[in-house]
Amino acid sequence: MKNPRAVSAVTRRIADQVYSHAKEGRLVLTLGGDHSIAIGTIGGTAKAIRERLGREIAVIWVDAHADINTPETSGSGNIHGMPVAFLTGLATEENEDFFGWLKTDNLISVKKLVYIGLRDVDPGEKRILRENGIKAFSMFDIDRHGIGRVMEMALAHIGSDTPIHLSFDVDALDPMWAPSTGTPVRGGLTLREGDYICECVHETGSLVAVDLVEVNPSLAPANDIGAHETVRAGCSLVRCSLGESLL
Ligand SMILES: NC(=[NH2+])NCCC[C@H](N)C(=O)O
Ligand SMILES: [Mn+2]
Repeated sequence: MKNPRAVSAVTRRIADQVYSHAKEGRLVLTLGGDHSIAIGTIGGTAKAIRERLGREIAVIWVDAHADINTPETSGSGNIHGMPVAFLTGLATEENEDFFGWLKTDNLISVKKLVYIGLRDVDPGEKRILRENGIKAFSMFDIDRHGIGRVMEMALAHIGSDTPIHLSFDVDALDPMWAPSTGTPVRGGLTLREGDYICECVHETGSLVAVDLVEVNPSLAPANDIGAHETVRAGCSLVRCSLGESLL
């Protein structure tokens, strides 16, 4: 793992902050930053919603990548490729300085996790998804059924009246819409498909937290409009998740 001490310490503080807001019943919006921050945001809401409502949260993870490598399966050692493994308990560490601060209260169930937009999944991750029966809608499924039907199926899997944490990686969008991100992958969602996902999740009335991550304006050539476009796309996604509608 690269920089485990720093990432563990930062995500622990994020978890405390998100927990304290979600515990009061506030919807928590977190802007990132790489996707490792979801260890903190989801860890925080999972615990707060258990205490406040006695419920387990569902997570809708919109991303080109599954981010479910364990430290053992990861080829890069980047923790932003591992947050879901830590959050589901598939990766565990005893040491408090290496994510050992995550307790059962912070964890989520693989049954209440749904992926949308996948198209770059490592071999070890494919095995993890299969072995744990994790629901995943790749770009193939979106091409086949359309985003409308995919959202129906994703929300049906979660079940109605379940508190939802939406974790949206801007790299789920095609680089045409969001080029300024660390690990862009071609063949992604259109901006409208991304907005639609957020609109549908808002419409459930069950949203408790939103992450919008991997927006990195520094990753664009000077004088390029890519950084501006990426920020603009991110703002659109956030507004839709907060209830802005076209009419
Ligand atoms: N949040 C992200 N950008 N994740 C990309 C992960 C890429 C690759 N699967 C890895 O584990 O290194
Ligand atoms: Mn990600």
